[in-house]
Amino acid sequence: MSSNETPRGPVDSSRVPRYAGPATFARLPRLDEVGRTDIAVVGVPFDSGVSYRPGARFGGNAIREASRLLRPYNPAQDASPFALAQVADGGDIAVNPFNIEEAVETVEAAADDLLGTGARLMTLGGDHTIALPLLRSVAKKHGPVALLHFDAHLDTWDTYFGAEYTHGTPFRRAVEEGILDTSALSHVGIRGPLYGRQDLTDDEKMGFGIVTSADVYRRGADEVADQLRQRIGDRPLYISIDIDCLDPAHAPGTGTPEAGGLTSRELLEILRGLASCNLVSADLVEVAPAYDHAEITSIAASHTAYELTTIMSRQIAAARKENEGK
Ligand SMILES: N=C(N)NCCCC(=O)O
Ligand SMILES: [Zn+2]
Ligand SMILES: [Zn+2]
Repeated sequence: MSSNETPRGPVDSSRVPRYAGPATFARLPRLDEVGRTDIAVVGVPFDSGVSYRPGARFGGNAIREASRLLRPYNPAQDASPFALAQVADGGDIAVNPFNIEEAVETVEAAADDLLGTGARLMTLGGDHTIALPLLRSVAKKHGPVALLHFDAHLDTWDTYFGAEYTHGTPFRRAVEEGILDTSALSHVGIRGPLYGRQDLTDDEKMGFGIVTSADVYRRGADEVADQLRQRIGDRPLYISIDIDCLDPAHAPGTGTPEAGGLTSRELLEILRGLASCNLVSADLVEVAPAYDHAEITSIAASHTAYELTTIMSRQIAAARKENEGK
């Protein structure tokens, strides 16, 4: 979008009832309807990397359905994200469900194409395996990025059944590949049983800091966000959100649920506290609608993606304004 073009926003829900028509994220136009976009919301229907319950391949479409109720103004960030920048639904990346290596390559190539147009990505999973190719692509563009990872799980394990590319291993691979800025790596929401104490030692050696779910409860969202912001500074930031960072009461529809998690309010508030960070792209993974009830999980996910796209669109608008002033 050039500076004098008005973004094409969502379908007007006062004219077309929100439950009518095919679902795109937040009822936004499809990418092929707008030509190019500042932020592409893209689905990755892939869940062949899971260690327990399958079903996250259906996550993206469940989030799109639940996002019909999102409205154009975000009071928590005092912004109308879809007016500040063009946001469009880029549809799904078609990946091979029978070949994880090939799927990982396909996601990386599709992300390269989208990032190459100048767009930022808001990816809807899919299982957590897809974070690796997305990070590879982002690092090609920005160099090693800061990573903020919301999850019950570390996802820095080595292999499962000898497989290197799984939903429990993306961030170890990313550190090995040198695509993360190891001075700014954080997990938030960690809890639950591990295989052994060594999991934590390995994770720390890779450079990760941990904010447990109990830390968030004790210290509060604002203090946690302040600490994270300081660690991230002005580095290019990638946020990866596994919906199982939330308590199963807030997100039952997921494949490896763990008790004692964040509330959706805590997650949204931490994200809002990071609005000044340089968020270059994000993913939201592990929504498995077959285990959901009354769209609890996909509604939480749709609001989470809304906060993330709001952060990105505010930054795009601010950068555009600064350029115009030059
Ligand atoms: N990324 C998610 N959701 N889970 C990883 C859990 C891996 C395990 O079963 O040990
Ligand atoms: Zn997880
Ligand atoms: Zn995960």
